[in-house]
Amino acid sequence: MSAEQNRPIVVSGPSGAGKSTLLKRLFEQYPDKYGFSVSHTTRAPRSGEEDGREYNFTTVESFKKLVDDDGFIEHAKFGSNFYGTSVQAVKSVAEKGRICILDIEMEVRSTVYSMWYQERTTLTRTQGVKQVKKSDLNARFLFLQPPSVEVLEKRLRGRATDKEEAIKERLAQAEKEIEYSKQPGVHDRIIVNDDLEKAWAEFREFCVGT
Ligand SMILES: Nc1ncnc2c1ncn2[C@@H]1O[C@H](COP(=O)(O)OP(=O)(O)OP(=O)(O)O)[C@@H](O)[C@H]1O
Repeated sequence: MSAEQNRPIVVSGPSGAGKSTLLKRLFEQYPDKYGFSVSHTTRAPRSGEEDGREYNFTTVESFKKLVDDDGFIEHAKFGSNFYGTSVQAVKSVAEKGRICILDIEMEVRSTVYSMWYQERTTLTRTQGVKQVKKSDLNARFLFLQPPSVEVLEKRLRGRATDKEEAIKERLAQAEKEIEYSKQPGVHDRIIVNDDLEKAWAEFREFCVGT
């Protein structure tokens, strides 16, 4: 398959919408068909990590240059290190014969910096989708929507991975994201994740095409 046929798929949606759940199934059922891009980082490699495998390890100077050259789809700073997804890294996945899945979602990693990250998250997420659209990646866009903010809240609580403050932030963020998704032309498909099996059937159909 040529790179043109392996069009990347951008999966976005609020935290708790079910992206990981559906992507896990996709990767389990089609282990050789999909892939994630290798991110850039300015942090030092840890023992056993290989450049180009876990991360593309880079210097702050090169990282900043790539930012200036519009080479990143999204990037952020966590602690003192920069991280980013480059357009080239996404292309490399297609060149290796796989469809790159872009989960354009940033984890809120710290409650201490939550306000900052929340702002950062909003910025990078919106920019992320726009950056992909602006690039020559020819991606397809899928938005995973929770049935309602109330159901989302129940699921986030049921998942029991987030602190109260983080849940509140995620819900506020979710409302903004759902609003943004309503703009015409932003997404090729919106899937409401109400019944998981129904959502999976639609998700699979969008990704695999059958
Ligand atoms: N259709 C569904 N019905 C009920 N529960 C669901 C459904 N889909 C997902 N869940 C549950 O909702 C929770 C959130 O799902 P998941 O972790 O996949 O969301 P996410 O979008 O990947 O979130 P994040 O962006 O924070 O990683 C999980 O506990 C998951 O098992």
